[in-house]
Amino acid sequence: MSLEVRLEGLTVGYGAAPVLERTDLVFPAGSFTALLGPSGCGKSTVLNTVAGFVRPASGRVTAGSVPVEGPGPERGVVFQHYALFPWRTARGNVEFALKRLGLSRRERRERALAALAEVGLADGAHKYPAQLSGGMQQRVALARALAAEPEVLLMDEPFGALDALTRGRMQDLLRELWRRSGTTVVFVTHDIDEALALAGRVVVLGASPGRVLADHPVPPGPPDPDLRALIARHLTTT
Ligand SMILES: Nc1ncnc2c1ncn2[C@@H]1O[C@H](COP(=O)(O)OP(=O)(O)OP(=O)(O)O)[C@@H](O)[C@H]1O
Repeated sequence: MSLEVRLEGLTVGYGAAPVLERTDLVFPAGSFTALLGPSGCGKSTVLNTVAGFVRPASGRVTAGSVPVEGPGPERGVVFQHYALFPWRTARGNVEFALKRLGLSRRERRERALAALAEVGLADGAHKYPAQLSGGMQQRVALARALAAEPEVLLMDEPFGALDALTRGRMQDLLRELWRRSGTTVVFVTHDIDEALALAGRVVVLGASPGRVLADHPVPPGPPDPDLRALIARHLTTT
């Protein structure tokens, strides 16, 4: 299940100058989009506004034509820092995130175990975060987001803190999970190669104020060096 996400005339700021100004963007239901851009251009702001953590100054965000007015379980979020409770096991962390869904204790447990199995952590369900590697902790964070069966998955540099090998494995896992679930994914990254490996579309944002500079479909198959060079050029001219 998936929802279309639509940003219309979105202006967002934290102080005097807007970070995003009159930005329009549509993430079609079931699409996988990477957001690239220089540091500070507003990538996280786009994500946090869709998540409902940040209120726009003007314009609107809809998820499946329903206006976003705050966080909701149909929009899952995964950050770079996993933010797991150290005193709860992997299963406990996932179960806790399901509390607001009004499920029974048994349903929460079953869903948490199923989500942990989906990310390859069935054996680690009883472990505490301190007993898990960075990659495993990020799997728990992914399971926590997936267990609520979100229709939109918002990911803010989720693999940025992982070593190259673990990162590659997590990218493969995410692609596979996306293929199976068909969730709408918006993925913020600094890394062109990660964007091209994962997404079906790359949107480049420019800074001051943030706006869409380029919007490229990514053809399936091995990464296209010409497209890579073109996107790299957009990034250096921002
Ligand atoms: N909570 C906040 N309060 C004040 N200013 C903020 C807040 N969050 C972000 N900003 C500012 O808004 C601008 C955009 O930040 P944002 O985090 O969206 O950019 P980004 O493209 O995700 O950056 P990075 O790639 O470095 O993570 C920056 O100038 C940042 O300092």
